[in-house]
Amino acid sequence: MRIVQATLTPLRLELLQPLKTSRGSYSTREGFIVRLEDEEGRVGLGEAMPLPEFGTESLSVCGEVLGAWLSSLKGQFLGDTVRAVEDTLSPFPPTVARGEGVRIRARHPAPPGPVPAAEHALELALLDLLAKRQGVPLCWLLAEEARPEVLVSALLSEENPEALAEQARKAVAEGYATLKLKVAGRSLEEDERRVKAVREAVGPDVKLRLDANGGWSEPDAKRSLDRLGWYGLELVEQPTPADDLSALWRVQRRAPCMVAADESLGSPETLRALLSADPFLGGGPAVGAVVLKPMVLGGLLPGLVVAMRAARLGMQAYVTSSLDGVVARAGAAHLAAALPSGALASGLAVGQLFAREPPMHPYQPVHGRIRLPETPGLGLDAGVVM
Ligand SMILES: O=C(O)CCC(=O)c1ccccc1C(=O)O
Ligand SMILES: [Mg+2]
Repeated sequence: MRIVQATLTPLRLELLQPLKTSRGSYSTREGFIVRLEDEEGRVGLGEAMPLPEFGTESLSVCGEVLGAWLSSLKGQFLGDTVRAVEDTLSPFPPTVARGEGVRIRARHPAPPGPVPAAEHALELALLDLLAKRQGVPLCWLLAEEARPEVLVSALLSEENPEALAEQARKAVAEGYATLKLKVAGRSLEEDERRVKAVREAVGPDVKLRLDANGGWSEPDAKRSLDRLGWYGLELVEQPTPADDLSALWRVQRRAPCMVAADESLGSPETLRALLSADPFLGGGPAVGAVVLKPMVLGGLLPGLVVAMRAARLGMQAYVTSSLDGVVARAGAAHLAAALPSGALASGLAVGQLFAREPPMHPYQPVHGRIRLPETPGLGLDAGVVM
């Protein structure tokens, strides 16, 4: 394919109300849409929505790097293969001349640190374009046996127990079978009232997952999970701080539910340790599951690699957005469809948190699921998302 146009457009998403986590709250998200056009007028879309708290680059570094990459991509040819997409993003110098990718990174000075959001945006735009050229949904490039639809969890964003219970009832009425709520950053008594209100509102059959965003100390996590486990939990995301895998391992050993590592995947060192069956962690997997945020991991292909390696160690994996726009959530849904297992719901129902979510798009969950469009690529129209 030949890239005849490559443009970068700023994207700013306002939340209807701030989403509170134990590590601060989000009220706006800022990033970029990447738009690539080939010689036949086909368009590929990608999105960067940096999340520096999870180890991505800042918005300004992301914009500079993408601007430089896109200007050197313009006018270039690359092969019509996933390999060519990987080659184009490879940070390694082209020691073996394969001639498939463009190796844009080799043409620029290395950025000051990891730039996963920029990688994500360019990879997604190239994969979207490649899938369109091949006339297949994007997930088919990731896995031949990709599933046609993915389960999605609802994110309960309210603070007080009554409002949370109401939000939970509504989500279940809409068809969600998995609910997620943020905990920690407040007293255990308050969190217990919140969790109890949700469980009493929805009954015993709905799956309830918690997300502490690393906000508990190890003793806090043990005390909190002993208490909150009483209400029946599917899993808890990142109970303890990201960089202490041995604490996470100990918490998992005695927790009443599965522990999922999330922020721990944000640093290359911790991610490597998590995926290396470290004898320090007793040889076995540190936790039951890993959370795949494509924006943090640098794209869908790295996300798939992490999922495969996790599966080999006995860890499950599920995908969540990082409060991204429609384009990145669409890519995340395609990754979810290609994972080894689709048992754990993906955290992709965040559209209703935004003030100006496009009213109609195929990635709006229906009855707690996203059915992937059968149209080529992501199946998104640039006019709808910008
Ligand atoms: O899982 C979801 O439904 C939404 C994703 C989410 O909670 C999130 C959004 C932005 C930043 C961090 C997180 C997180 O999972 O910790
Ligand atoms: Mg999380």
